[in-house]
Amino acid sequence: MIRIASAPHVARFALHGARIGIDRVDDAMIVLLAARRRLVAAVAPAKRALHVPVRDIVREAQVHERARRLAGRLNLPPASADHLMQTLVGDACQQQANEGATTEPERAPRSPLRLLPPPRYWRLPLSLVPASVRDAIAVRVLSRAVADSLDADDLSVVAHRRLGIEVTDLHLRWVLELRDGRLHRAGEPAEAVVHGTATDLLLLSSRQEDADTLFFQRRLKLTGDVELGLTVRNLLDRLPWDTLPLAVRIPLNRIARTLRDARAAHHATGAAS
Ligand SMILES: O=C(O)C(=O)C[C@]1(C(=O)O)C=C[C@@H](O)C=C1
Repeated sequence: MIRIASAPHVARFALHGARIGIDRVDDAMIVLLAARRRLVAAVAPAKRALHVPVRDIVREAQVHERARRLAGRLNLPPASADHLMQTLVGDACQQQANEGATTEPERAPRSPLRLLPPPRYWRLPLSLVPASVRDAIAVRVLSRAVADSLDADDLSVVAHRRLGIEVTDLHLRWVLELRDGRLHRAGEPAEAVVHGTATDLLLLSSRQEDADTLFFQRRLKLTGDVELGLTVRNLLDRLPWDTLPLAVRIPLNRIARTLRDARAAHHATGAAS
């Protein structure tokens, strides 16, 4: 009788005690998160100086692997360790994106690049170029980049699928289809569309930003068939930049970098591009 009567009492006591302990552990985790964020704050400027993208997939794989190994030694479910690390790495990426946004304008006001018109001002001159010429050039350049960089096996997954590219600030949109290992202009509608500004698409093509980061920061968006979109995203990430000829790589790199710096300068002067 006594035991039954006292059980809820004991359970309440145990629950209360455990919750005090959980609160302490949670406090410690927040303190550790603050420490992790301070280290991430040191990583961001180093990466900017080295011109390497925010996201480093290889490093992330190592971070997950270490966490999984430690979880295994402590008899924790590997999925729980994975979830925790995903949250922490996601937070670190967001932090670096925010820091980039707040520190860039501080450096930018003195840049003469603010005088360079943002891409949206090129809309008018571009609209004067006949659409057939614009399209032929775009398809040729993209086809060359894709064919030079990816092999037939890689490309077979998107063969005969209609993929759209929309350059949002230039109001340009192409729908492309891969046939016989080459891109061709396809009739609308696209099954999946990648949307981004001229600057972000060029940063992606010149590998100064990786697809993952751009999608994560919502600077690139995918609409339409999700599965096809994810396949395209994976292909974009695997585009081996070093197989492109130097004659393409160097100017592409310079243009993308100039546009990125000009955008930072425009943001600093309040004229976003
Ligand atoms: O090590 C880095 O480069 C970081 O930016 C930190 C971190 C992480 O949170 O561990 C975040 C993003 C990168 O993709 C890789 C790792």
